Amino acid sequence: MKKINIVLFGTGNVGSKLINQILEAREILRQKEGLEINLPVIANSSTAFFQKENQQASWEADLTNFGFPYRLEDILEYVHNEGYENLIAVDATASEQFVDNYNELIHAGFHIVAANKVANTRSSQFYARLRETLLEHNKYFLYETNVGAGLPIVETLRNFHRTNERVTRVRGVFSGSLSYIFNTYCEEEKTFSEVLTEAGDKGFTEPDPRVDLSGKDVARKLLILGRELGLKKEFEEISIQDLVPKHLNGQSTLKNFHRNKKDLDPIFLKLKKDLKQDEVIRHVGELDLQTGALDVKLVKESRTSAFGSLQNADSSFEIFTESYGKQPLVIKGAGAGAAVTARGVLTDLVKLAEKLH
Ligand SMILES: NC(=O)c1ccc[n+]([C@@H]2O[C@H](COP(=O)([O-])OP(=O)(O)OC[C@H]3O[C@@H](n4cnc5c(N)ncnc54)[C@H](OP(=O)(O)O)[C@@H]3O)[C@@H](O)[C@H]2O)c1
Ligand SMILES: N[C@@H](CCO)C(=O)O
Repeated sequence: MKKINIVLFGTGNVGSKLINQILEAREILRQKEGLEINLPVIANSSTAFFQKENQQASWEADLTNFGFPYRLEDILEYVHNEGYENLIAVDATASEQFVDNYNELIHAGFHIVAANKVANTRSSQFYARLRETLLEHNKYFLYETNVGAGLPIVETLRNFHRTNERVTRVRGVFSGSLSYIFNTYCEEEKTFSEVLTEAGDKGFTEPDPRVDLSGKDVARKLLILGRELGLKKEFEEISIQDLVPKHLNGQSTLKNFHRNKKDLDPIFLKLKKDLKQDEVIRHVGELDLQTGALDVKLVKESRTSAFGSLQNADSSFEIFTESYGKQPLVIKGAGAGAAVTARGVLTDLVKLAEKLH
């Protein structure tokens, strides 16, 4: 039986679903894949819980009652002393800083699976250096959920690139959060701030919803796909329509944003009132591989168009390539949500395990 040992960083929406999916799938994975998934350490930003004999259904209470403040070194020392092999660090945080630990984790023998998009959207220099370090240490880095949550977008584009299929353009509703927000706002008689709160409660938005509204999350996804296709671009080169008014932006606290998010209501009400009867608002990203332009913006779409008819938190990606010609390959489905994202992370874990001895 092959065994992988996972240290999970982040026990929020995605991380907690992942733990439960691993516990539920454990027996099936043993029987069908000959794979034993061990999860000896789970950690949030302040607390870690070590469980030599695997996590139990009571993991949440265990983390609260028996977890303790930790430093990364404590975890590295523990897994080293226990002699765990096939170590995988899962980054289910949204942290800008946590990514600084990747280097140390790789040196300590970890492969990495990330839902967090930050590592792939820092400078080109960081991006290249991370890949060099992985190569030097013979370690893998999987991040399918960086784009489209559980949808197979990254792998599809990587396969095109590897096989010399020329991708000319990718256009889509990249954000599951903003899809839910605009699909709901255009259909229902609710204020924009009410819909935004609802999206957060359902686990669709980023922990700080301004990361979605500012266009940053979609811009990150465009950059990740562009780089996957060999495009040399920096985040600062992306053209982004920012939907957050200046007084509520990242310079002020998240608390201040939530306290004043009603200020968004008149802005979006005007946009809604300006629509023709058959129109809806959609948030789209576009990556033009011929010009190298990356663009994030709001558009008006006819209700019956491919993007206009999207529902819930669905994303839709149109991938134009040489062989597909004028009819793009379309990948569509839930683009956000803890369950689909955690399943995508679990899929990355199983794929990574296949590569290990
Ligand atoms: N939700 C989705 O639909 C979706 C889809 C695709 C990708 N993602 C990505 O998945 C990631 C997690 O999203 P989420 O919705 O699960 O966020 P979340 O509910 O806010 O959970 C984030 C978790 O990360 C922990 N954390 C923060 N900084 C940390 C650090 N330095 N070290 C260890 N743990 C840390 C937090 O701990 P505290 O509670 O102690 O702060 C919390 O447990 C994000 O990067 C997001 O972009 C999400
Ligand atoms: N905020 C993200 C969640 C998935 O990364 C989205 O809207 O797609």
